[in-house]
Amino acid sequence: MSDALEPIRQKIDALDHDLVRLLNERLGLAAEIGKVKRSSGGSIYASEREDKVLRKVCGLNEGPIKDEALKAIYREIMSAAIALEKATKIVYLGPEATNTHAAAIKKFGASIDYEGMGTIADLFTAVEKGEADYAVIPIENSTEGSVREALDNFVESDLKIVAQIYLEISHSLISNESLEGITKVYSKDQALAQCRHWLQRHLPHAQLIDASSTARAVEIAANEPGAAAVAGELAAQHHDVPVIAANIQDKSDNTTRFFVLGKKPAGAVGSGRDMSSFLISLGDQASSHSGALLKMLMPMAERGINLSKIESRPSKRRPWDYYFFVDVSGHYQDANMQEALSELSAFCPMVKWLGSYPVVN
Ligand SMILES: C=C(O[C@@H]1C=C(C(=O)O)C=C[C@H]1O)C(=O)O
Repeated sequence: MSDALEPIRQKIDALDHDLVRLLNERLGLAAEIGKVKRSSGGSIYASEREDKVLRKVCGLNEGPIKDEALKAIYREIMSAAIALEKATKIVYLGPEATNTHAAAIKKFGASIDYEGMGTIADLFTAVEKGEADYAVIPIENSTEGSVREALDNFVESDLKIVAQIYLEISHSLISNESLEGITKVYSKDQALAQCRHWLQRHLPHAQLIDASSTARAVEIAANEPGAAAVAGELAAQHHDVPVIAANIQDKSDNTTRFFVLGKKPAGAVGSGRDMSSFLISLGDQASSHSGALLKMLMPMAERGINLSKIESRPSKRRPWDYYFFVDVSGHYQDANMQEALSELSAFCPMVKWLGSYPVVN
């Protein structure tokens, strides 16, 4: 058998030789790009460029490699490129092995430095102060809705959303006990809510206890007799606690959307592949003028800018005064977007651009 394998393996060896040389040639060019960016103050991570690179290589692909595999390989190539351009630090909502950590790794790969932090406010502060280059924050979940703390932090901050990440969330029941021995289940409130029916059916008498994160819940479950945690498999592996039941979430299409925040805005991809987020306040008009909310949406709608999300949050300045968070199609620099924004600014006391970023990862 080895006789038959040998000549084929020799060809593979020769290709690996070329691949390593080509990869290093590519990384050398990234290092040159890094120099230019560092001297001009440009952003090291460029989500719009990565989007174009991934689409280009998938376009070139004639198989047999699947696009998903090619993208995973390129994720790591670009991760190494970023690290070579500048030692890059990403902060995420910690502790280690949370879903936000998993989302950060999915986007930035293995060559980057990561650090978990306790609150979403801490993440904003770390990037604002230059202690980290980018932050990854959870923004909304397909079953539980928006993460309010994330929205509220945008009011005071000048950070820009530079990319978004979608991660399918699958929860496991994690414990050193068997199912019969579990009397308490720890997790983050949103995760407990996402598994409500499963927990009612299989652990009707267990006490459900809120923890600061899913990973923290696993840490507690690792040490407390009778305790279990609801968390992702990354956390189970990280703390070396067995998975008792996998995929216990009530809906199988449970997805969380995350934002990547940085100091400098992302450029445009073009070809209808950009999205933008804004924070808009109507001031007193919201309660005193009929149709004020409709008026707020018209400048964009009239120009074919598609609204994909609108969310209101109390301004905390006066009762019944709101901020509106909107997600729309297109980039901030697009001509029709600029027109819509100047029309909006004429009657809205606040129209704040939160960032523009590629549609999907
Ligand atoms: C090399 C660059 O920097 C980073 C690495 C990229 C790559 O390896 O292709 C693409 C975008 C940036 O995140 C670049 O901006 O072109």
